[in-house]
Amino acid sequence: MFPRGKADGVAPRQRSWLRPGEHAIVTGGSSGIGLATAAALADRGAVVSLLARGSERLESAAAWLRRRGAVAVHTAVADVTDRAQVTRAVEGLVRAAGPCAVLVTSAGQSRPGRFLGLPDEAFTGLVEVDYLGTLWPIRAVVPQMVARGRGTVVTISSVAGLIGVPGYSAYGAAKFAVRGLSEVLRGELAPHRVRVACVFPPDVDTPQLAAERRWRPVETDAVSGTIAPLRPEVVAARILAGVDRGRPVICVDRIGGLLARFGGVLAPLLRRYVDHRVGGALLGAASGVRGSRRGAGRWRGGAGGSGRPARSHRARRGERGAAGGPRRRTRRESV
Ligand SMILES: NC(=O)C1=CN([C@@H]2O[C@H](COP(=O)(O)OP(=O)(O)OC[C@H]3O[C@@H](n4cnc5c(N)ncnc54)[C@H](OP(=O)(O)O)[C@@H]3O)[C@@H](O)[C@H]2O)C=CC1
Ligand SMILES: CCCCCCCCCCCCCCCC(=O)[C@@H](N)CO
Repeated sequence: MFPRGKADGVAPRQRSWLRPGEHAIVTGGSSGIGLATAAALADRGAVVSLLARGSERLESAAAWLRRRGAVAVHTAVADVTDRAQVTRAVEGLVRAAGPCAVLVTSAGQSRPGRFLGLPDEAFTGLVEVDYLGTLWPIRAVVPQMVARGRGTVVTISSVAGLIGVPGYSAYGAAKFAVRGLSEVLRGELAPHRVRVACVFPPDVDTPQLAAERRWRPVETDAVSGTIAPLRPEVVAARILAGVDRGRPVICVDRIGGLLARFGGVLAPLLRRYVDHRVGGALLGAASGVRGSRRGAGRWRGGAGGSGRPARSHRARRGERGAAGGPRRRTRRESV
């Protein structure tokens, strides 16, 4: 999708996107991937600004960065869903620390759940925080970046923004939007020498991951459980390495890399994989309660152990929509 090489729109390899003393703003910088990325930027001599809602977490994050040797750390309290607040906060940070050379938009939230179990507010809320909460900070810094002919914007999508992961209808759609915005902006801003990169992490061991566990349906775990959660420091190091290489798409693990490059071609295979994992998970959950053997035949398919139900079974499942396993689960929905 984004082949390497200059001719394909990948910027030349360079480290100079961040010079010591330059100003990097990190939304969601008080925790998780944002804080780890702020630390990595500070290690390279950047003046870092953290932006988030909670002032206490912001201050303790800033204190931690200072203790580990950051040259200068600024903080701003703002809700990224509020355009006016974000603009004011960014203006204040720029007055204090200079023009923004690097923006990392890591503020975000997730709310997994089955589509029918999710409240409407999950959909509107995640578009606000994950999509608009990415857009507003970008809108606040890009005019100055374009005017200066210099700047780097790093957005955080997710592997759930590359492929449809069951359980992430609200979250995944917002993360797909982040990816779409990033791809359009890359092309538009490249002539102004403003670089845009979008990051696609799998599960990362952060407070957000811990918080979403209580909502995650079994089938989401079954699909994403393939990949062990990464540490935020690892993600941060790979983000910087990706920007060093001028990558517009930054994957932090092998599977993400595979999906970003060949997701389109692999789509039929992926759907089979997803159906297999979802089927297995729902069956597991059902047999735990009912010990259903009939279900086993239906979801596991016939001989061959391909994990794919035989054609007649698939046809029957198709007829009945998401019947069988899924329907039996409704009363025990976790959302
Ligand atoms: N952890 C994971 O498994 C993965 C995470 N991601 C994405 O990475 C990004 C960072 O996630 P992660 O580090 O795990 O999350 P954390 O929960 O660790 O940190 C989230 C940060 O965002 C801030 N934040 C949340 N809502 C708002 C808001 N409305 N306005 C301003 N700041 C806000 C939080 O501070 P406060 O609450 O005080 O505002 C906090 O600083 C998110 O976009 C997430 O979707 C992508 C793939 C995997
Ligand atoms: C042939 C190739 C095999 C394909 C395997 C597919 C594996 C898909 C993994 C999906 C992981 C989704 C993680 C979302 C993380 C996230 O954003 C949330 N944790 C945020 O809180």
